[in-house]
Amino acid sequence: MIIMENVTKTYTTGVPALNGIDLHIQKGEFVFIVGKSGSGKSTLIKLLLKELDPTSGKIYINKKFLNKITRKKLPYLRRDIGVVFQDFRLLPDRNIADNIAFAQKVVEAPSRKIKGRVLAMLSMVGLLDKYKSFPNELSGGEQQRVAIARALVNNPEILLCDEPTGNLDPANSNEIMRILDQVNKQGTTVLVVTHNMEIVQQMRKRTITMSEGKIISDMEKGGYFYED
Ligand SMILES: Nc1ncnc2c1ncn2[C@@H]1O[C@H](COP(=O)(O)OP(=O)(O)OP(=O)(O)O)[C@@H](O)[C@H]1O
Repeated sequence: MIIMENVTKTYTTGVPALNGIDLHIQKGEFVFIVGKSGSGKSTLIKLLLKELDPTSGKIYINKKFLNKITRKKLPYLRRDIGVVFQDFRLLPDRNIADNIAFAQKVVEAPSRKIKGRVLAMLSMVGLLDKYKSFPNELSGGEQQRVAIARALVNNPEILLCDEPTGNLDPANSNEIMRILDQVNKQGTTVLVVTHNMEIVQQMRKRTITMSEGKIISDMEKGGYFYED
C-alpha cells in the first residue's frame, strides 16, 4: 500500500531532512508517526502527497510509482489520499456541506451522488444538524470533524493526518481519535503524525518514531522511543 525504499530528502540548505527511510505500511493499518520537532515527519507527508520529490530512493502508493508520476497525473494520486491538517483549512465563505461537497466537485461527481455522500459523511462525524453552519460558527473540534468528512468524501484508501489534534483540547482530541479509529475499522489506512503522546499511549497502535531524518523505532501497540 505505502512503500518507501531508502528515501532521502535534502533541501537546498543541504541538511538531510530524511535520511535512508525504509517504510512498509499495509492496507488497513493504523500508524502513528512521532518524533521531535524537525525530525522529518512533515517532509515524509509531503513526499507521500508528492508535494515534494525525494532526492533519492523510491516511493510507491497503491502500486503507483510516485517518482514517475507526472504533474498531470497527480489528481489521480490525490484521489487515493485524503488529508487532514492541524489548522483544518476549511473555506471560510462556504457552509460546511459546501466545504465537503467542494472536494467531490473537484473530482466531477454527479450532483445527486454528491448530496448523498455529503450527508453520509456529516452523519459519520455527528454534524448532520450543522450542515448549514459556516466554519467560524463551529468549535475547533467540530471544524476538525468537518475536515475529516471532507478528506473522506471521495472514499480514499489512505487518510493522512498531520497533527490533527494539535489545536484541540483533550476531550475534542479523544473524539477525533475515536472517529479516526472508526474510519480505520471500516477499511481506510490511517497515518497520523502527532506530538500527543497521551493519545499514542491510549490508542495502542503501530508507532514509528523518527529522529534526525531516520526511523529509530517501529513498534506495535503504542510503544515508542523516549528521547530527551
Ligand atoms: N522548505 C525547507 N527548506 C529547508 N529546510 C527545511 C524545509 N522544510 C523543512 N526543513 C528542514 O528539514 C528538517 C525536517 O523538517 P520537518 O518539517 O519535516 O520536521 P517535522 O518533524 O515535521 O517537525 P515539526 O514537528 O516541527 O513539524 C528540519 O531540519 C527543517 O528545518
